[in-house]
Amino acid sequence: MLKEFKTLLPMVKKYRWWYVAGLISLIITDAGELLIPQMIKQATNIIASGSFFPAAIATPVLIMIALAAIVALSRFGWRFFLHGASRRIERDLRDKLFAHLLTLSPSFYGTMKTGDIMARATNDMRAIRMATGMALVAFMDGLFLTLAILIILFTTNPALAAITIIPLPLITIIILAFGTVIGQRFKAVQEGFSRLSEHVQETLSGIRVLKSFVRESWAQERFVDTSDAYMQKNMQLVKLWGFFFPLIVFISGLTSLLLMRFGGVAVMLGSFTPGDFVAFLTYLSMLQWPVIGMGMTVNMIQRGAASLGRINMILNEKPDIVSPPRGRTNIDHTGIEIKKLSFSYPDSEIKALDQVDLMLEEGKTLGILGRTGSGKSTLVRILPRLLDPPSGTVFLGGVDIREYDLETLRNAIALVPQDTFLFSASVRENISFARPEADESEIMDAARISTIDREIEKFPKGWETEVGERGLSVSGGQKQRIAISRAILPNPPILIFDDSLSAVDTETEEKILNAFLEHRKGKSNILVSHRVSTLQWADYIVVFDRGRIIQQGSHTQLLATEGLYRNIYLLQQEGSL
Ligand SMILES: Nc1ncnc2c1ncn2[C@@H]1O[C@H](COP(=O)(O)OP(=O)(O)OP(=O)(O)O)[C@@H](O)[C@H]1O
Repeated sequence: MLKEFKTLLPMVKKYRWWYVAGLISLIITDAGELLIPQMIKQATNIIASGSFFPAAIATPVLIMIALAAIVALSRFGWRFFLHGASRRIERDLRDKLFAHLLTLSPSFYGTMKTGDIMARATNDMRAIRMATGMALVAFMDGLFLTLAILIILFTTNPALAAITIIPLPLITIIILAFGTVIGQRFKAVQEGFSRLSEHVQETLSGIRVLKSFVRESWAQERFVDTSDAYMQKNMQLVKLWGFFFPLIVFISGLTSLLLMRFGGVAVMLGSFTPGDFVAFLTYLSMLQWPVIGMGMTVNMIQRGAASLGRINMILNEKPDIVSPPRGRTNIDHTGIEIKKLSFSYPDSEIKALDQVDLMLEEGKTLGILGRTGSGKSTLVRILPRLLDPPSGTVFLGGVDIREYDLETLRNAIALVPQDTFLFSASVRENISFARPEADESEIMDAARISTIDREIEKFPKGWETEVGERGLSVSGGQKQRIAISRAILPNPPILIFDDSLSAVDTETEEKILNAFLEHRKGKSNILVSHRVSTLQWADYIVVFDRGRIIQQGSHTQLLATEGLYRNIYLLQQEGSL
């Protein structure tokens, strides 16, 4: 369990002085609290002596007030420093997690749900904060106060101390027995919360589909089930903790009972002063908190370990696509060559690509046509290594793409994916995303090429209009054209459109492609499409079927040959009549 905390060691080290200051303040608080019963003892003895007058107890009372003031100050101190340290550790861990998430390959996001990641980044972080802050307070309090009180009790009256603390070992046994189960139940609670987050995230992402199929009641039922399961898991924890906590209070209360019986007799016999009795009772009741605190420490450490385990699972995840050590940072030319490339997705027996051979000379435009599921997207995702090809199959500038520094490779290849995504930012920021330093005219040019400039000017706040999740709902075609502008702006050596004009009418498509190819003169492009109208502009076209290239040639050559390209062309011609 404790090995999970290894992740936090560097952070704890970083904030060690916060901990030192916090622990010193905590010890001052505890010491002040320990002295107060001594003053109560003096006051009680004065009162019990029978010669009571207010001035006689002025000294212990004034000292008590001073001690209370010191305790209040030092209590502020430990709260400030220890909570400060745990909040900082939480922030650092969250930053580390986020930075790590950015390094992970797309395949990781294919297996782990966004809602689950969100839950780990928020809810689990809270449990870790408790383990690095309050747990330490409870533990130190427990250790210091218990030891100090035991020493005071034994020096005051060893026999009575030995009798009254009899129930305490029982508490240790209970804490140890419950600790692990609490950890397990807490892990189940956190997992339940992950399910809940996944559910909300997925429902909100698919809200339009849900509404169009009028399936709100289905979503609600599923949510109620998940929410109920989460509540049940919480209740299992509540029941256990609810039983554990009062049991400890009850057992530690037995110490006072034993004092009443044996201490009471000692007072009657005169071997124990009333002041000693009251102080003893106060110390015994003070002992309750550290003992409970120890129990809480176990609980918080168990919860923290369970949550850290869930965070460590992500932190231990290695990106499966990484830059080679000392990867090449210069690309001699941007010709692409693919040799006998076969590719299957993990856990899939289907060959998404099967023995593909292909050439794209620098400065040319390649068109790719194929039925759905024929491997087009797989091929274009392989080029910037969003998927990893086997070595010796894909070359850029005569060098295996796996030998390039990943940043160099990805800077050279811009991909406009099928499912376009806009960030919650202004249109201007979205377009200049890859080159935030781009000037006004470059942004305008990029938007003009994809024919979106005039439409942007008509948006409520023009170029400053916010789009993306929280912003203006733009049409599918507008979204695609903003995404195209974003890829055009840095003018990379190779630009790939993966069916990026599918939501645009053929007339607009023609305008965009004319301006685009004019702008891209001397650079390489790949146009993936289901539409022959898009591909006719390419210098060379390949036709995919079930992962293989079944036809290739220029638009005119392919039209003159019997085959899929011509068939699709004829069908699309008919469709447009
Ligand atoms: N992440 C994935 N995991 C497993 N199999 C996948 C994954 N993505 C695609 N495939 C499979 O790989 C094959 C090729 O898919 P790909 O997306 O490359 O086709 P495509 O030609 O781009 O299709 P479309 O025109 O519909 O976009 C298909 O059989 C598909 O089911």
